[in-house]
Amino acid sequence: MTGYAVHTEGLSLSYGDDPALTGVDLDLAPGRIHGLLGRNGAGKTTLMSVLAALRRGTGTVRVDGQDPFENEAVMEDVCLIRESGDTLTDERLRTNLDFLEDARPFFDRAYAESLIAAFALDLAKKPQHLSRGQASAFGAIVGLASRAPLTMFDEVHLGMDAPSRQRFYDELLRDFAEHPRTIILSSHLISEVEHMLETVTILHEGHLLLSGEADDLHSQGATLTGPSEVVDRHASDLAVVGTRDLGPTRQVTVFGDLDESALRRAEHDGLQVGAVPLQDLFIHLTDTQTHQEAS
Ligand SMILES: Nc1ncnc2c1ncn2[C@@H]1O[C@H](COP(=O)(O)OP(=O)(O)OP(=O)(O)O)[C@@H](O)[C@H]1O
Repeated sequence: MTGYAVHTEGLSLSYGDDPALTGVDLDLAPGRIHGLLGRNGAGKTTLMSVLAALRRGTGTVRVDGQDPFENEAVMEDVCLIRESGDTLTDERLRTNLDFLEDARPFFDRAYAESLIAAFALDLAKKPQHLSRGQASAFGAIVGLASRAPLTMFDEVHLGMDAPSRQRFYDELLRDFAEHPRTIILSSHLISEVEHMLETVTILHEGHLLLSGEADDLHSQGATLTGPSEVVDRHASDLAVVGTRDLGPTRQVTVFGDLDESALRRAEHDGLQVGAVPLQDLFIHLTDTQTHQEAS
């Protein structure tokens, strides 16, 4: 099992008169970990709800080549875990696992129970009686152990403390390596998740801003660090999107179609050329877009 491909074409969805998604054309390859990023209200949850057939938009939606809406065969293989955990809140965890064993073809109960022990949860408790972080952890466990060919985690880590989040990320990578499937991960904690993401999709105000390989996105930005006057000389022809000074040392963040030879010349003159964190690129891209719309 390598997971399901996702394809949308002209996908739009409005809540009343308010558009949440507008003409989204998206292709996500099977068997990879995709990051879905966007500011508050960008449309991430709405998009994942459509892929999970919880909502229906207009346009084309294909999961594994099929329309997921009212399609039971696809729906049992698509798992969306939201912050709420998406579990039976008034049934004990043990009963939740019974239900999942019936409902999810690839569910691994032994794995779920080992994770429940690792997260120190009590099988006899009901999700509604768990703390916020424990309920999130149980949602994450359900998402992992379901091993659904399309698994979506929508801010599932909210509420989990830092060690629990780290455990979730480690477990996701470990289990994904053994059981490849399509994962869509939506998170505002970009610096925590960026090492896991193979592709990045950014939604902005319901529109697709970009979607592509994480490495390609990274190569669009760089930092130059060194003595102020040398940095300024090299940055003068580049699009500078941020500047930090520490005494005589300056660091600028440049972004755009970077000229490789210009970066090599900067290195030759003793400047350090570094990678830009995905979070900085994300802030720059969504800021630029907002300013372009305003002007
Ligand atoms: N049930 C709803 N009824 C009306 N409007 C909604 C509903 N759910 C979402 N919206 C609106 O649709 C837009 C997209 O919301 P959505 O929840 O998909 O964004 P998001 O990217 O997941 O945001 P966040 O990062 O804040 O969770 C927002 O403007 C939101 O106000």
